[in-house]
Amino acid sequence: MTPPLVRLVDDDTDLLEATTQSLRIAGFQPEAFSSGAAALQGLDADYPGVVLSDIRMPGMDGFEVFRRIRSMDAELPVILLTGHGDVAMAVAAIREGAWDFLTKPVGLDALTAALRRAAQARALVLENRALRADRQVPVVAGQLLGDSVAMEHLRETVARLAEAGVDALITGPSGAGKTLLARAIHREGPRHARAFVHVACDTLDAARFDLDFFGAEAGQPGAPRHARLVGRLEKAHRGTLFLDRIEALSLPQQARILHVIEAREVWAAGAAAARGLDLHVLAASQADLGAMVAAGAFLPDLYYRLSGVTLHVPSLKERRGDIAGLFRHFLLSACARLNLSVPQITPLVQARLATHDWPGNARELMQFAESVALGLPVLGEAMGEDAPGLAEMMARYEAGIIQEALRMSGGNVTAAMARLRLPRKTFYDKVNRLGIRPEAFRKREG
Ligand SMILES: Nc1ncnc2c1ncn2[C@@H]1O[C@H](COP(=O)(O)OP(=O)(O)OP(=O)(O)O)[C@@H](O)[C@H]1O
Repeated sequence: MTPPLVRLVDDDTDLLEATTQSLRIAGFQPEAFSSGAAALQGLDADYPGVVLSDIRMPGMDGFEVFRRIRSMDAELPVILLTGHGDVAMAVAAIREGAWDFLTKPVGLDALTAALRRAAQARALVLENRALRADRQVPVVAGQLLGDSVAMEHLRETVARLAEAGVDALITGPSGAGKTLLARAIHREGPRHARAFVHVACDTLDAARFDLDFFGAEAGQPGAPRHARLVGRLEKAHRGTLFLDRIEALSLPQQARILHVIEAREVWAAGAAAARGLDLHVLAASQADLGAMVAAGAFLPDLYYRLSGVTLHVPSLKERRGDIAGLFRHFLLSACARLNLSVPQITPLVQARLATHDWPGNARELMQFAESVALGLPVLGEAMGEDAPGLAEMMARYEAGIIQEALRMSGGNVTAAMARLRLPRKTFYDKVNRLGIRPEAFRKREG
């Protein structure tokens, strides 16, 4: 990915130089300007970056820089740097639409975190505009999106696991992204050019299990008369075998699979010699396999063989912070695929996003995004049978908005209060009542 552009504006040239260097090291492309007028030159509504400006400067101050940028492109993020005396001015700027403000001296972690969030938002705005202008722009496919701590951790693990080629078990509820995770592990590892064989264990035909997995020589029962029937294991040779919904295998089937995994050898039915198999085995389960082992429904040896490395994909309800971003991604993908222009997000859609628990997880969210793309009515959905009462809906909606503000400000309470235009006491009353912990939004930097 190209490093995000940051236009830096500060009349203190020493500070400007120091910040430029630090940002370059932190993976940004800084462009330094010692005055507002100079920074505005060449800046247009297509600028693929963000602006970081000091407030107090001779001539044009940061506030004015922000205003001029806003009149050119209200969606270009401007972050203001303030001294202690200028906080009131910065708060006023946020009310007028500035992206964020940071009080000097700013730690590098806080600065890069704020810039990264703003750059991501900017990229999304430009992607969205490009989609509207030219519906052919491809939307990133197959990527594990979401900036919750859980997703960040999973992305890091994918890279390590892909490299190591260790077998793993992926757990999590339906539609949470287990298959996507397995594909990502395959794609990022050395086997990416080989097959990824997806076996939906809940749809296997018990009677044809052996043929299906182990294949058959020509002329044998079940095999075509003149050709060998290639089993799935052989197809997965040197690639990845993904056993999806492994909890659906019967005990005898589990025993067969265990044997293959342990021996990494396959016996084509009737073949004289065993052939060595090179397989990376990944399995996914919605059920608690440990509990199934305890109940005698799952072979302990297979469980221990697979669960040495276990990755858990939490439900969307447990990572609500991912909902808005995933929804935007699904909406853009649906619009590109269906050749539709991107619709405005109505308050009703926002209410649904903020209040629904998404038991079908990412899959359900994707279907919802598709209906929004198609302009289907949302009201029925928002008021569906599972909808809570009005008071609860309002509380969840309120919580969703406060959480979004905290997420945008990286847990900076003052900035979140300014964005929401709430006095401190009201903000804290609400946060306490709704059980929100602002510190949970202060992300670790990596
Ligand atoms: N983090 C994510 N980023 C982008 N797309 C996602 C993400 N998580 C899930 N999806 C998409 O949501 C859909 C459902 O995900 P997936 O099929 O991986 O779920 P699953 O956990 O394997 O479900 P099941 O257990 O029902 O098979 C897929 O189209 C997938 O691409």
